[in-house]
Amino acid sequence: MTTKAPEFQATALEAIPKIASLARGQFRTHKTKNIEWRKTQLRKLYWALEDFKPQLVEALKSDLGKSSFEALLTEVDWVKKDCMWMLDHLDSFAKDQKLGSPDVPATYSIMNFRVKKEPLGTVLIIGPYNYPIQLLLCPLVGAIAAGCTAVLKPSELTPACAMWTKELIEKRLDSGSFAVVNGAIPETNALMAEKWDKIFFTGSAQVGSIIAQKAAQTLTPVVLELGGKNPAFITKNCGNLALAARRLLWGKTQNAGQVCMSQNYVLIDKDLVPTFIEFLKVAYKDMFPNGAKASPDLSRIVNKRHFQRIKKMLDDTQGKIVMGGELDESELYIEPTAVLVNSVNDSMMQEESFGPIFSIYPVNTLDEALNIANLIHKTPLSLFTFGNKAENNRILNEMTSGGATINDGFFHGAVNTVPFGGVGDSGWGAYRGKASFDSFTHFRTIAETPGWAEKLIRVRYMPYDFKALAFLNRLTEKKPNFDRSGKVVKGFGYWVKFLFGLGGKSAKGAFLRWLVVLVAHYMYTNRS
Ligand SMILES: NC(=O)C1=CN([C@@H]2O[C@H](COP(=O)(O)OP(=O)(O)OC[C@H]3O[C@@H](n4cnc5c(N)ncnc54)[C@H](O)[C@@H]3O)[C@@H](O)[C@H]2O)C=CC1
Ligand SMILES: CC1=C(/C=C/C(C)=C/C=C/C(C)=C/C=C/C=C(C)/C=C/C=C(C)/C=C/C=C(\C)C(=O)O)C(C)(C)CCC1
Repeated sequence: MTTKAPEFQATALEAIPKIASLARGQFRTHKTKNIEWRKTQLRKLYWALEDFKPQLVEALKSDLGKSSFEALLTEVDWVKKDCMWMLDHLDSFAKDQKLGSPDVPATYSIMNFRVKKEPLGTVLIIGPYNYPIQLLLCPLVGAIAAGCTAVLKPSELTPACAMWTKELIEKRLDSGSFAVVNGAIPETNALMAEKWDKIFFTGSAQVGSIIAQKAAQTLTPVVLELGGKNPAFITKNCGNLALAARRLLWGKTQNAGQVCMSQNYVLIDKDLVPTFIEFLKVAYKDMFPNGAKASPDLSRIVNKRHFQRIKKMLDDTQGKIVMGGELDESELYIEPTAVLVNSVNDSMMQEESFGPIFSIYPVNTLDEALNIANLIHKTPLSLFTFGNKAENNRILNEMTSGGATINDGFFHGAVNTVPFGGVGDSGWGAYRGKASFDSFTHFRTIAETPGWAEKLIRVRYMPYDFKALAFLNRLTEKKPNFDRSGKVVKGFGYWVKFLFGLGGKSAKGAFLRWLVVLVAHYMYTNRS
C-alpha cells in the first residue's frame, strides 16, 4: 500500500447526522458492553497502527516535518502501548466494585451495595494538530475500553494524518461504531449540532470555550485538554544548572516545541542567568551538532499562520535573543530560541508560544517568581521546578497546575499510563491510564433491598415511630470527639482508644504496635 496520503477530503456536511446516528445506533445494540468485544476493538486498533505505521510516519513527516523517531516514540508506538496497557487492565477496571466498610455502614451491609461501570454512550473526540495521532487516538482507547462508540474529528491542519486515520479506523474497527469526520469549523459545528454523551476536546482554550458553551446547551459533559502559559522555576539551589538547561531545552525542541505542556518562560535567579544561557548553548550544540535547521530530528511549524504567530512574538518582544533566532518561512522553520526579557508585559510572557521559543526572566527572590507566575497564568497546564526540596515543595504548594515535573522538562506528561489533564482554564478532566477508562464511564451505584429485611427497616415508613428512629440512631450515629470550636476533646473514649491502640492513629497502626510489643515480649521471655 502506498505511503502517500489520499488528497484531503472533508466529510460531506449532509453525511454527518447519519454518521452520528449510526454510532448511536451501534451503541444501542449493547454489543459494546461485552468486554471481549471491547478487547477485540483494542487489538484491532493495535494492529491497524502497526500495519499503517509507514503511512503514519510519512504523514507526520509531511504534515509537521516530524522525525520518524518522534513519530514512533510519541505517536504510533505511544498509542500501541496504550492499547496493550488497557488490554492488560480492562477486566479489573470494568468489573463491578462491591461496596463495604467504610463506604457502607454495617447497618446497611445487607443491601449489597455495588458500583457498576457503565459506558457513557456515544462520544465525540476532537483532536489538535500537534500530536495528531496520539492526541486523537489515546482518548479513543479510553472510549473503546469503557464500551462507548465514538466519532473522531482530527485537525484539518494535519491533513495527511487525518486521511490515514480515517482509513485505519473505518477499515479496521467495527463499522459504524467508530467513524472519522474530517473537516474544519463547518464540519465541527455540524458535529456539535448532534447529541453526544460526552465530548472530549483537545485544543486551544479559545476553541475549548466554544465547544463547552455549545455542549452546555444540551448539558453534554466535556473533557477539555487545553493549553497554558507554563512556568519553569530555577532557584540558586537548583543543583545542576546544566541539567536544567538541557532538560528545559528538550521541552522546547521535541515537536519543535509544539507541546502544550512545555514551558513558556523560565523564572530564574538573576545571578544564574549568564551561566544558564551558556549551558543552553552547550545543550543546543549537543542536540544539533550540525545546526538545528540541518537536523532531521527537529519538526517544522505546522503552517504559515502558526509560523507568523510565533514570528510576531519574536518581532514584538522588547527582550534580547540570547540563543537561536533564525527563521525560514519557506521551510516553516524556527530555530530553538531563548529571549531574555525584563517585563511581564512582554509578548514572550503574555502569549502561549506553542513553538520552539521561550523567555528567560531574571528574578531576585522566589516570592517574586511566584507572584509573577500567578499573575501570568494562575492555572497553567504544567509547571517545572529546579530548586531544593523546600523550594520545590513551596512552589508546588503556592502555585497550581495541571501537572508538574521536578528537575526536568515535561516528564509528568511523558508516561502514557499516569493521569494527564489541566486545571481551571487549562483543562477540565483527565485521561491516560485508568483515567482514560474513567473518563468515558458512568459509575452507577446499585443497592438491593432483601424482602426478608422488611421488619428491620420499617423505621422509614409512616406512621413514623421515634422509638424506631432512636434505635436506628443508636446503631448508626457516631458521637463527636470534638467541641464546638472544632478542637478534639480528649475524653474517656479518646484515652481508652489511645491505650488499647498503643497510640496508633489507625487500626493498622495499632495492630503493628501490638505486633512489635508481642514479638519483643516473646524474644525477651525466650532469651537464652
Ligand atoms: N492539553 C493538551 O493535551 C493539548 C492542548 N493543546 C492546545 O491546543 C492549541 C493548539 O492546537 P490547535 O489544533 O491549533 O487547537 P485548535 O483549538 O485551533 O483546534 C483544535 C480542534 O478544534 C477544531 N476547531 C478549531 N476552531 C474551531 C471552531 N471555531 N469551532 C469548532 N471547532 C474548531 C479544529 O478543527 C481542531 O480539530 C494550543 O493552544 C495548545 O495549547 C494542544 C495539544 C495538546
Ligand atoms: C533503562 C533502565 C532504567 C531506566 C530507564 C529510564 C528512566 C528511561 C527513560 C526514558 C525516557 C527519558 C524516555 C522519554 C520519553 C519521552 C516521551 C515518550 C515523550 C512523549 C511526549 C508526548 C507524549 C507529548 C505529548 C504532548 C502533549 C500532550 C501536548 O501537546 O502537551 C532503569 C529502570 C533505571 C534500570 C533498568 C534499565
